[in-house]
Amino acid sequence: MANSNESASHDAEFMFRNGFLSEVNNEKPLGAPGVDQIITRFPPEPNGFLHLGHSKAIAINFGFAKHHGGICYLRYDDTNPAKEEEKYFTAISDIIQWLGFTPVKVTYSSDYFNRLYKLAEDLIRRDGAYLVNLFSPSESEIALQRGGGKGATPRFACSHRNRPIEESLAEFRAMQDGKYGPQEALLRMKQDLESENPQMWDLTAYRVIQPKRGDTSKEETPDSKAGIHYRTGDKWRIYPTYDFTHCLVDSLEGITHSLCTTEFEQSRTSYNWLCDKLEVYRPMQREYGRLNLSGTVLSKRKIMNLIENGHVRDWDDPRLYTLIALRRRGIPPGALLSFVGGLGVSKATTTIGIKRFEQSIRQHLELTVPRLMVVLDPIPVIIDGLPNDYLEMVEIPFSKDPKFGSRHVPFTGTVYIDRADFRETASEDFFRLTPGTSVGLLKVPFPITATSFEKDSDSGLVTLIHAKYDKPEEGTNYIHWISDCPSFNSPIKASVRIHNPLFTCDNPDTHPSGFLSVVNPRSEEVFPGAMVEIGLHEVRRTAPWPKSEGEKESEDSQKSPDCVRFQGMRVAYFCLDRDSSAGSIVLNRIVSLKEDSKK
Ligand SMILES: Nc1ncnc2c1ncn2[C@@H]1O[C@H](COP(=O)(O)OP(=O)(O)OP(=O)(O)O)[C@@H](O)[C@H]1O
Ligand SMILES: NC(=O)CC[C@H](N)C(=O)O
Repeated sequence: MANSNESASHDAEFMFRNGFLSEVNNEKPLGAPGVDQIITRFPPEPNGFLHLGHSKAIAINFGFAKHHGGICYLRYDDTNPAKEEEKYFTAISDIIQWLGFTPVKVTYSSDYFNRLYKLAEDLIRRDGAYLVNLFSPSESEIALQRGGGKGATPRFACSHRNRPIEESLAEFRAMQDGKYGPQEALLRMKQDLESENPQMWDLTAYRVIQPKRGDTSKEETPDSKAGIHYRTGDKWRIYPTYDFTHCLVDSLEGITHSLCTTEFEQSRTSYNWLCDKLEVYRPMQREYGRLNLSGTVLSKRKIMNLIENGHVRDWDDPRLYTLIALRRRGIPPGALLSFVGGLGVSKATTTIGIKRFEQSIRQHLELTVPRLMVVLDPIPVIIDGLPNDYLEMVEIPFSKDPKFGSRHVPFTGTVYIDRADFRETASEDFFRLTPGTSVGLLKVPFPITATSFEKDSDSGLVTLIHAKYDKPEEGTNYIHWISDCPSFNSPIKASVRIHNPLFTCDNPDTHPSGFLSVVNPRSEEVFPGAMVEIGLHEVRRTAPWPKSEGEKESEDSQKSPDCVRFQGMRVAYFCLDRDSSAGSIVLNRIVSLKEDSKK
């Protein structure tokens, strides 16, 4: 894995030319009959926000098609109105755009409800499905027919399996007409009970979601709301299942390669069975390994729990690994894609720790973002001996790379330095400012030497340092600083949010005491009185750094704050948070400068 990472991390196309995806292409390098290009789809269910794992599915589906000169659709797999909401449709589309992909077409499984209904009738006519009235065989009996818990008992056929085709047809129509309520009738596929594959044990094709016609007791219940589809309203009382819908919509759309994760491997048999039974075009389904992340939780239910318990603010809280959270945290879309690309694609599940993820982001940021001075916990230093109106403009490059350019910042007789850069007494292991020792201020011609300091008697904290402007010395260490210079509106005041891991262990998902018991109480530290140098204005004006594909799209409209990202020299990587307003800046720490060995 290590070797392939080396090559892959610098080459976004690596994963399409090698391994699993190149084999998939070798198997079927052409389009559907009469179609000369590859067509893929990314098919999320609009029932939640996408997470880091989904970026792999997005990169694979959009990237594979693009690599081979084909096209990719975004398809909302919206067959369960009870769980789907408009906000998810919008968020999914925005985040795909942010990642730099533009679907050639946006489609919905619900676009095909009419055709799916006709195909279901056709399937019944072909003796490939039968209607089950659940008054007699209850749902638990269906489970028994399928062999009980994990096939513990012998499987047996439902008593309705061989009912006359015309009867099933009439009952299926009655099902849509409202004769049955939820759990009162099902359309089941007539597959192969002898097969070893549970996905062939007469899967459900259609179920009732709306209350039965005339059932006034259910009219205002959550159940009745569940039957109202975001796009088709109350037109459908019955809804097709994933197993019935996915392969047929793939077929109707002429999808050539239906790429999904390995938990659908067994479903491939029913996918093929249904297309063949109906004699429709059969796309090729192939399965790759999921991308899982350790050290955090991705499940919707668990994230909801974290929000409800106040551990995080919302779905886009930068401590989470939803894609909207990673975006808000300032992770560049290009960094995310190169992380995913670097992992390669195979059938094996990839489980990555958050440290490795952060290391990959750090490497990307190091080469791509400008550097500014940020002081988290400022102490003023009065440089005695400089005139009150002393002002010198100091030129500081934005990066080691000269193409980033430079900016000028004011240097005056009062500067702010970070509390961590001063100690009251000198010691051998401390190379910054102490009384009697000198330290350089980045790019300022002469070092300063502390002469005295003042403390707050209650808190014991140093409140002011006096220093003298000294002669240059060999080998001086340099610290960052920000001048007090009201005529340049320096410093810029900021509130800085430092995000630490949300959990204190690597396995919150499986922790014996539950994931809520290992929430890190210090997952967010806030520095409300932080300061940023005025170079921030230029970084804001010229963002995004780097100019990445997805972010370019949104430039005409309002620039998204998260693309204003920079390295706070000697501190961490930061981006602007959307809680910032004209007069108040809020920054998020994207990642630290180095891996924190304490974690
Ligand atoms: N962790 C993951 N790694 C790679 N691909 C994933 C991952 N999770 C989901 N996908 C893929 O993304 C596509 C759309 O997913 P959808 O939103 O329907 O997934 P899901 O399985 O319900 O996700 P989850 O339950 O994790 O929120 C599917 O093809 C699915 O296989
Ligand atoms: N075949 C697939 O890609 C599965 C997509 C489907 N929306 C799901 O349940 O995850």
